Amino acid sequence: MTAQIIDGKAFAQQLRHRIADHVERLKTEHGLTPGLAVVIVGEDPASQVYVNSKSKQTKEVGMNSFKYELPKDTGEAELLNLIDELNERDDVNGILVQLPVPDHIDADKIIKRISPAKDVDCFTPENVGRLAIGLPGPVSCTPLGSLMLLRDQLGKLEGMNAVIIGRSNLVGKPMSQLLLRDNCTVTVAHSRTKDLPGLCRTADIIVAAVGRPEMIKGDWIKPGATVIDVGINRVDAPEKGEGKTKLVGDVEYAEAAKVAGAITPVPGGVGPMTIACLLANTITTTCLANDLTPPSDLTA
Ligand SMILES: Nc1nc(=O)c2c([nH]1)NC[C@@H]1CN(c3ccc(C(=O)N[C@@H](CCC(=O)O)C(=O)O)cc3)C=[N+]21
Repeated sequence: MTAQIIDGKAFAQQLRHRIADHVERLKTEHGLTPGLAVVIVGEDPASQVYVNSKSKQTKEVGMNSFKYELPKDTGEAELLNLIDELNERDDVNGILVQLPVPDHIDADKIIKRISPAKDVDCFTPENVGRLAIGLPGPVSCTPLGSLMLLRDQLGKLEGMNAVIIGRSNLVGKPMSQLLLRDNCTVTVAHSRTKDLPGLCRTADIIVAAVGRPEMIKGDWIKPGATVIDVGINRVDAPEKGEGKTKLVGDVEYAEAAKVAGAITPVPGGVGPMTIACLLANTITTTCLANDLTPPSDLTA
């Protein structure tokens, strides 16, 4: 048996088409053009690549994109002022400050300053709480994208055993909330978990979000299970030539693909969904700010 490969790149493209339709409707029926502001501090090349692709996709779906590239020595107060300004602007419906920020800036303080109504990452305490109790609002992008792929693959998730590996605020915790809401039996594993391989073998759904290259081994996977690999790790690839690198996930892909029912590849799996869901959240916040019901196909 060999696993079905879950094509996150293709799914994300379809999702962006639906988002473009919603943007068009907001424009023609309500005179609204959603706008997303992306702020990056410093010149980390990987961050720049992500931010550029976010801006490009924002424009492609017909939204306004506002990009702020600030020098790495930008002061915390200056960044807070920019956020205040963006919070006030009617043409900005979403604000994303690319993480990580330089060490002299307190990321928690920055996140807290973003208006929850424009917090398209779902990082603010208000929105984390709303997600936990099931109120409408933006939903953490990577977990939302992962959930969409799981529902598309499996239909109803009810009653399934889901093991999430990793308990971060960005992925593991919000993912557990979403899978609980879909009536899975959820276990969140972490670095102190006993017998992780044995626990994984009980899982119908595995979500790997630890940030360690190929840590989850093929023989930890129950035959037929669905595997969502959130990890994006850049590693050396001497087989491609001296000094070359490649991206791998948190799952030992080649071995896992022999036993799993379905698996997301890296790249081309969850990553593209994360960006598409950022755009989905911008539609959601635009609707909520204008007393419109957010489209049900763009949220959890
Ligand atoms: N405020 C904030 N929100 C974020 O959502 C956020 C952030 N900061 N900081 C950095 C991380 C990382 N992240 C990724 C999104 C898409 C891909 C993605 O599309 N990856 C491609 C591969 C891209 C490549 O080749 O490098 C893929 O998996 O196919 C990767 C990583 C969002 N992040």
